[in-house]
Amino acid sequence: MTDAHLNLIDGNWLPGDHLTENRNPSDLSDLIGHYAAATVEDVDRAARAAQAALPAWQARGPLARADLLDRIARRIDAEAESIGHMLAREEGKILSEAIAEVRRAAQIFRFYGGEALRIAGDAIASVRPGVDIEVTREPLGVVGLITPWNFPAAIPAWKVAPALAFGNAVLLKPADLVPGTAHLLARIIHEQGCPAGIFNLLMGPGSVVGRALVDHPLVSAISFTGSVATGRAIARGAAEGMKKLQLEMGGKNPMVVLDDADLEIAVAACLNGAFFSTGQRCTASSRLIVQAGIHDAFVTRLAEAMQALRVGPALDPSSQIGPVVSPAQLRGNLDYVALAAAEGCEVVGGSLADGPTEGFFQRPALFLKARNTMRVASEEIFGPCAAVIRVEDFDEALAVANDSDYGLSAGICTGSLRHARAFRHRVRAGMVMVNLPTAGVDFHVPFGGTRGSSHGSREQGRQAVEFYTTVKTSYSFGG
Ligand SMILES: NC(=O)C1=CN([C@@H]2O[C@H](COP(=O)(O)OP(=O)(O)OC[C@H]3O[C@@H](n4cnc5c(N)ncnc54)[C@H](OP(=O)(O)O)[C@@H]3O)[C@@H](O)[C@H]2O)C=CC1
Ligand SMILES: O=C(O)CCC(=O)C(=O)O
Repeated sequence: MTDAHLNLIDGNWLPGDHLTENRNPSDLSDLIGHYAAATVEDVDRAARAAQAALPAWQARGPLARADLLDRIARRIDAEAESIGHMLAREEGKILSEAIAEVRRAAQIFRFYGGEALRIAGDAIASVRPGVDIEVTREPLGVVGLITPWNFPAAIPAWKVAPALAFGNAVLLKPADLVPGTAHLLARIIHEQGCPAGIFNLLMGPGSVVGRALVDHPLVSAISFTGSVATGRAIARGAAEGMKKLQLEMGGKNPMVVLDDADLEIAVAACLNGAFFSTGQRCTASSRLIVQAGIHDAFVTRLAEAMQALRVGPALDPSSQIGPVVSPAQLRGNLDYVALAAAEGCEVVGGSLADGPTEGFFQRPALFLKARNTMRVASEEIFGPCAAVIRVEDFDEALAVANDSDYGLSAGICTGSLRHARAFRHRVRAGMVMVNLPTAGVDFHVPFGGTRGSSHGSREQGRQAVEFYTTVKTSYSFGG
């Protein structure tokens, strides 16, 4: 097959055992390419190559790693339009968002290039005379990175960049729905001089390739983003192998709108947070918790703005909402729309939308008159759907916001400093937004949540060093 895109193992492009088709969810007649699925033996070959390459890589020191990450960042920036085109084509994110995501990936590599030079330790006085103590950070070794389909550039970047910055070797398994963007990033990382074996791309199904990463004895840590069910399965496997583990999973993120909110700001924040990127963000505002006094005006304005959103192909510059990523995800979304009506909600939108091409187009949906106990208000849908829950006051809003199995992002729209402050302190979430959408985070600060949303130490920002290094305590006696 002439257009086969291969796995990168020990610096060589290798074919795996079969090819999978990558198709455009905006236009099913558009075959993007064929991508090689790695085998369990490929994972083993990559893990051994990674382990063998580590000593030379670590001996090169932080400046070489910083320079490499900086070159990668510059190349990603230079190719942002074409990589963004691939991302929009395979994932369905509209082109402007896709290019912005690729630029964010470049910023992440640049940021961790700087962090490579800032790895710090501690010198601590010993309780014993004549003894010195140093606490230093060391790489983990070979790390397995398993990424989802909804951020095909940014999430691989925010795992790969700190892993390399802090001296590890990487086995990256991207989601099977979006191998194209990962393949372009892998080519850049390889061409910019990452040593053979230090960065390996292993495409293919999670049930085979992802699982083999988790099971491999040379892999010392796993960082995963995806569903709770897969996260739990990985946690069991990682515990068996005593691996360090970081899981970023779902959300059912509350956005509270109080009576004293600026209506324009609240509608804009909820429109963005709930529906942009087709709602396929773990930080999406999927529960809109609205105080009684502003409820009707807010719902009217938000429904108008939602219905005016143009749903269409990701590469059409007039589209504001791209397609759903896959038929399985679309079926799930439509089932939740039907469930919302069955649970007693008044449903606005949510039906299939016509497009100029055959794709997975769905109108965004509001589930009005929802209660927090309904399944549509408590289960992650991961589509362009938001439940609206009416509450009487701030205390009820906070209680509803906190009544969830998840705790990733939480927002409040209010003009009251007192309520904003109380919410920031009392909401149970890893990220809090005041008068901002719950989704759309900065690239240089920690990302993650509490309860069912996250497990292990934080991703992104300076805190990523916690996961990608281990601590060594050295005692020395000078006599
Ligand atoms: N928190 C988030 O950001 C995300 C949450 N989700 C949630 O998950 C739902 C389903 O999406 P889906 O893509 O199936 O998510 P998964 O959790 O199945 O996939 C995430 C990643 O894990 C891999 N994987 C799957 N099974 C295993 C396994 N047994 N061992 C190791 N790795 C594995 C996948 O590979 P492969 O692609 O080959 O299956 C993919 O790379 C969505 O509807 C949404 O609710 C989805 C994506 C992101
Ligand atoms: O909201 C964002 O910017 C990031 C969201 C995210 O990482 C996710 O949905 O997986």
